[in-house]
Amino acid sequence: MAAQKQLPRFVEFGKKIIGIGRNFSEHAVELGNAVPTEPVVFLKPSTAYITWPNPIKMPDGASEIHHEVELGLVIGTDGRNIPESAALSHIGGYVLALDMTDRILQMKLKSTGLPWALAKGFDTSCPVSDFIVKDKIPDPQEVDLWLKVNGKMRQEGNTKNMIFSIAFLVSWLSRHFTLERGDVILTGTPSGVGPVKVGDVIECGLGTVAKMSFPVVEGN
Ligand SMILES: O=C(O)/C=C/C(=O)CC(=O)C(=O)O
Ligand SMILES: [Mg+2]
Repeated sequence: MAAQKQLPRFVEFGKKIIGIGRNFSEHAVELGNAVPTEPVVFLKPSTAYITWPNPIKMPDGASEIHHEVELGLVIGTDGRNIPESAALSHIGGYVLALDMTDRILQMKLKSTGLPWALAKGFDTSCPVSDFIVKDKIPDPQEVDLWLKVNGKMRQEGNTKNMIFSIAFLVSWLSRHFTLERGDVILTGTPSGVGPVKVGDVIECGLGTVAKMSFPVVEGN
């Protein structure tokens, strides 16, 4: 466990933020997409990270940003071509994460077949909790996800309903690029995503293991 305990400052040396999209079928369908047969992958820059008490800043010109609550995997040990059987041993711990998304911009980009980077990567688009040691989540495939806006429940799901399992995702991603200690993999959001506006407060959690809260403010 000593190696995992060196990770709490991973945000400062965090490397890639790897997003998995459409990993819950009800969410894929709510946005009018087919259920994927292979993982859908995007990257966010590390400048997207924020931690409490910093606010989520509405990007300039954005008309609709959406909340997406997700389980984040923190890679503890570098790996390339990781077999599925060894995948969980490369996870050093977890974070509760928000994959904030400029949905209107994403829809525009999608309609012309362009990548989602600008819609997913704005500053403050990846609020994360404190690092969660691995022991606190004995089965990452059995974790409740929930999210409220201004006290009203918007998203409720469980990681058991993922289309692609966590072990599969770590293994599959590592066949495409090296996973490095400090990388965070956002594993996808359950249904119920929706817009937030300036003045709203987002509260979310991983069952009772982790909870966080972020206000939404004007950008700059
Ligand atoms: O395909 C879309 O319209 C949108 C997909 C996402 O934003 C995917 C995710 O980030 C997710 O499922 O968590
Ligand atoms: Mg997402």
